[in-house]
Formats: sequence, C-alpha cells, structure tokens
Amino acid sequence: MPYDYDLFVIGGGSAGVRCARIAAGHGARVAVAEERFWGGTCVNVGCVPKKIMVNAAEYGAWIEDAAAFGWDVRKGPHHWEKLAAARDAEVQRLSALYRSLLENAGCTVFECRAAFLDPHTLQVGESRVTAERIVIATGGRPTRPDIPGAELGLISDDVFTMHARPRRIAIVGSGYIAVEFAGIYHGLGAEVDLVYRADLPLRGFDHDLRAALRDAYDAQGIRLHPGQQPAALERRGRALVLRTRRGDEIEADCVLFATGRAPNTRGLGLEAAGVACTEEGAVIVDEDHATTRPHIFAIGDVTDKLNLTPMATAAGHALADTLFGNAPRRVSYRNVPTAVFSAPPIATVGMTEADAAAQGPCDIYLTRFAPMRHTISRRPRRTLMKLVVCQRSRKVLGAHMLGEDAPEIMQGIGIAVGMGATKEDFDRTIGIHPTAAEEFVTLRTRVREAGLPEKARAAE
Ligand SMILES: Cc1cc2nc3c(=O)[nH]c(=O)nc-3n(C[C@H](O)[C@H](O)[C@H](O)COP(=O)(O)OP(=O)(O)OC[C@H]3O[C@@H](n4cnc5c(N)ncnc54)[C@H](O)[C@@H]3O)c2cc1C
Ligand SMILES: NC(=O)c1ccc[n+]([C@@H]2O[C@H](COP(=O)([O-])OP(=O)(O)OC[C@H]3O[C@@H](n4cnc5c(N)ncnc54)[C@H](O)[C@@H]3O)[C@@H](O)[C@H]2O)c1
Repeated sequence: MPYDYDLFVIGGGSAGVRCARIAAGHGARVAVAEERFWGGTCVNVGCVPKKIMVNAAEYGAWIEDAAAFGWDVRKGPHHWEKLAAARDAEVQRLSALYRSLLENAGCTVFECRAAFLDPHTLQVGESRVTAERIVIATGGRPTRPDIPGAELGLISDDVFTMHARPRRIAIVGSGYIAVEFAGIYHGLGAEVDLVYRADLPLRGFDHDLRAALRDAYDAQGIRLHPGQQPAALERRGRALVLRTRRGDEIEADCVLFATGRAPNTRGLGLEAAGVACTEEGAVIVDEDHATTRPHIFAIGDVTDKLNLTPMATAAGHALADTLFGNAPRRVSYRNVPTAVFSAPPIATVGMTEADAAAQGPCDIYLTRFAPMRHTISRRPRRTLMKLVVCQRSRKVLGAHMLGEDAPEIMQGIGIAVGMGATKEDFDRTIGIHPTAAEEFVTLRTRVREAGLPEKARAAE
C-alpha cells in the first residue's frame, strides 16, 4: 500500500524539526505536525527566553561593578516590559525561522495536533494521513505537585507571559529550572525564597558544586529552605501562602512550581499504535530510538532520557541519517556536558566525585578563588573548579565548575574528557593568561582521595 509520506514527525520542537529537515534533505517525503509553537520548548518557553532573562539579570550587578573600574554610572529601575518585548520579538523571529527551515527543506507542515488511529495512520487536525515511518517527538510539559491549591501556582511556561516582575516569589524545587529562575528573579530585584526537599540544591550534581551554589545563593540573600516539602498553597488577601509539611508558612506574591516535567504522551493514541510507555508516560526506545513498533521511533524529551536540547537535536539528526541517509549511527549519552544558568553558573562533564569513587580509587584536584574582575569590583563572588581523576588510568573522569563563564569553558573541556584525556594531558596544555579557564590546566595540588564524607553520602 502506498503511504502519503515516507516519514511523519509528530512535534515541531528541537528533536522533530532536526529529524524532519535532515530526512527531507536525504530525499524522503516528510510531513511534520506542530500543535502549539514551531521550535517547541527550547525556542518558546525554554532555553532561549530563559537565557535572555539570565543575561538581563546579570546586567544589574555589572552596572554596580562598573563603578569600581572608574565608570560614573547609576543604576536606575529595571523595566520588565522592555525586557519582555525584546525577548518575545526574538522568540517570534526564531520560531518563524524554524517553520521556514522545514518548508525550505521541502517538508509539508501541519499546524495542528496529530494522534495515532492505527500503527500507520494518524488523525492530523481534520485529515487522515498515512506514513511508512512515524517519529514521536512530542516533548514534555511542566508538572505541579499534588497539593491543595496547586492551581494557584505558576509553572515555567507562565514565567514568559508575566506582565510585571513580582516583588516576592517563592520557588519550589531545586533542579535546573528552580535554581535558574531563583538567580533571574533575584538579579532583577525580587525577594526570592527557594523551597526544596534535599539538604542541598541540584540533586545529581557534584557535591562540591551543590554546596558552593548553596553558599553563593545564601550570601546573595536568596532565602533557602532546605528539607522542606510543599503541603498546600492558599490565597490570603493579595498574597499567596505556601505551607510546608513541617508547618512553616512562606508568603509571596507568586509561587513557581519547578518540580519537574512529564512526557507528552497523553491522548496520542499510543495504544492504537502498539507503542509501549513507562509508568511515568515516557516512550520506551532502544539504542536506535525504535519503539516497541519497529517502524515507529521516539526522540527527545518524550523519551525522558537526558532532557537537553542538544541531545534532542543529536537524536533527531542521527535517526534521519540512519533511516534515509544510508549512514546508520547512534548517539552517545555518556560524557554529555551540561550547564545550569544559575548566578553564578555551573557547568559539568563526566562523573561526580561520588559516582567515580564508587567505581574505584580517584584523586580530587580542586581550587577556589575570587575571580580577577571581583578583586577590583569587591563583589563577593567565588569560583570553584574541580577535576576527578582515576588513580589507575590517570584519566579525567569528571570536570566541574561554578563561576562566571563556566558554560563557555566547559564546552572545550568536554571534548578533552570525551576523548579520554589524562591529568597529564591537561597539565601539558599551556594556559591562556590571565583567565579563569587556565586554572583547569594548572591544577597541581591533589587535595584528597575521592569519596564523600559520611554525612554528605547520606544526603545524596
Ligand atoms: C524553562 C526551561 C529551560 C530550559 N533550558 C535549557 C537549556 O538552557 N539548555 C538545554 O539544553 N535545555 C534546556 N531545556 C530543555 C529543552 O528545552 C528540552 O530538552 C528540548 O526543548 C526538548 O526538545 P523536544 O523536541 O524533545 O521537545 P519540545 O521542544 O517540547 O517539542 C515538542 C513539540 O511537540 C508539540 N506537540 C506535542 N504533542 C503534539 C501532538 N500530539 N501533535 C502535534 N504537536 C505536538 C509541542 O507543542 C512541542 O512544540 C529547558 C527547558 C525548560 C522548560
Ligand atoms: N540549563 C539547562 O540545560 C536546563 C534548564 C532547564 C531545564 N532543563 C531540562 O529540563 C528538565 C526539567 O527541569 P526541572 O527543573 O523542572 O526538573 P528537575 O528534574 O531538574 O528538578 C525537579 C525538582 O523538583 C523537585 N520535586 C519534584 N517533585 C516534587 C514535589 N512533589 N515536591 C517538591 N519538590 C519536588 C525535585 O526534587 C527537583 O529538585 C531538567 O531536568 C533538564 O533536563 C535543562
């Protein structure tokens, strides 16, 4: 039976757009359906608008720093609506670009929802469409905790439609989104409460980074509430009150739930297609992104593996090359560099100290220092850099940094760690002076053998 398309992609986000346009470039007849916004989460309610807000928040402190360098500048008020307009214009430009990339590649675009009717047939808006192969790239959505009054709180999507900066905001969670928005709102002048379950923010990251971020946020005046779980949210007059299970009350103008995301598989007709999901709703895939139906594939956040834009695009590209480019390949999920755009930012690649120590003896090289800019500005900022080195092979198993430019620096370190560079390879590299980055190649003092103190291990 001839199909309408060789490939149908459900979802026009990072993963779907890359897969569709590369497949079309290989000569396949491709269609894509997007129900909400071209470019998906990253472009519209994720990385891009978030990073613009991170940049905006940084300027506030830079204006103050400038005075120490001789500039006669005065910090005036921040105009939220100006920032919002600039941010939204850039988002619209990029979203339109994503759509035109698809059209220029020869893809058919549908601006509506798609769902399976059977393994090869989709309901696409008002039409029925068939395809030989189908890719599920529907991403994820923010979740709220199951507590009374949860609907009074915001989710990350809502941040990008706020009309004004809140005076006080309480943020629940301490993952990527929570700590990034804590830094943004604080930088823009709001009072911030960060409410989280663990002892330290950013579960899963290296222990020293987590402790350094706690210290940095504490020093800046972000009010930290570790070991606290939300119990209820209620309106009291014009304020919201977040009650915790311990019985504490935190009052704010708005409450942001940054408590994780769930894969978008509800109502997709996956049962009709014979595609299996985990209990949490993530599509189950093998190393080639094939689902339990060999002609149906899933890529990006909907598989809930490593929910980062570059992973979504890499998976989409590899799948298109494999299916239509006569160039089968797999994407590695190991040694993926990642950054958290907190204030200061964090970046990391490879193993944490705890993970590495569990595999065998390792050495820790670590330095903390005041960045050169701040010896002049007197802003109390500290940088932390750390290498985890295998004692046997001398390979650098993990590199971790908290400090200005950490994400820019870690991209290059990621190449070295991915190639299996040893500590001696790092040491042989000549530094670029004067930079913070050069510390990664001049770390000479082994501070200890890897392994977390008992108390820290218990809290992991
Ligand atoms: C606030 C925030 C900040 C982030 N910051 C970063 C960052 O700095 N760096 C980074 O690497 N990652 C970041 N991420 C994660 C990153 O945005 C995601 O990993 C990435 O966007 C996933 O791409 P995707 O294509 O899998 O899904 P998405 O981009 O979510 O795309 C899925 C698309 O499918 C559409 N869709 C869903 N169901 C259907 C249907 N049935 N029919 C038609 N269309 C459908 C949706 O509307 C959506 O557009 C951030 C995420 C958030 C929320
Ligand atoms: N810079 C980046 O690359 C970047 C930025 C933002 C988001 N992302 C991606 O998006 C994903 C989602 O981000 P996120 O921050 O929402 O999720 P997350 O999984 O990183 O963090 C969720 C947080 O919510 C807490 N939590 C979960 N349920 C809770 C409950 N019922 N009560 C209280 N706390 C609860 C968790 O303990 C954790 O601190 C990230 O994991 C990441 O993959 C990446």
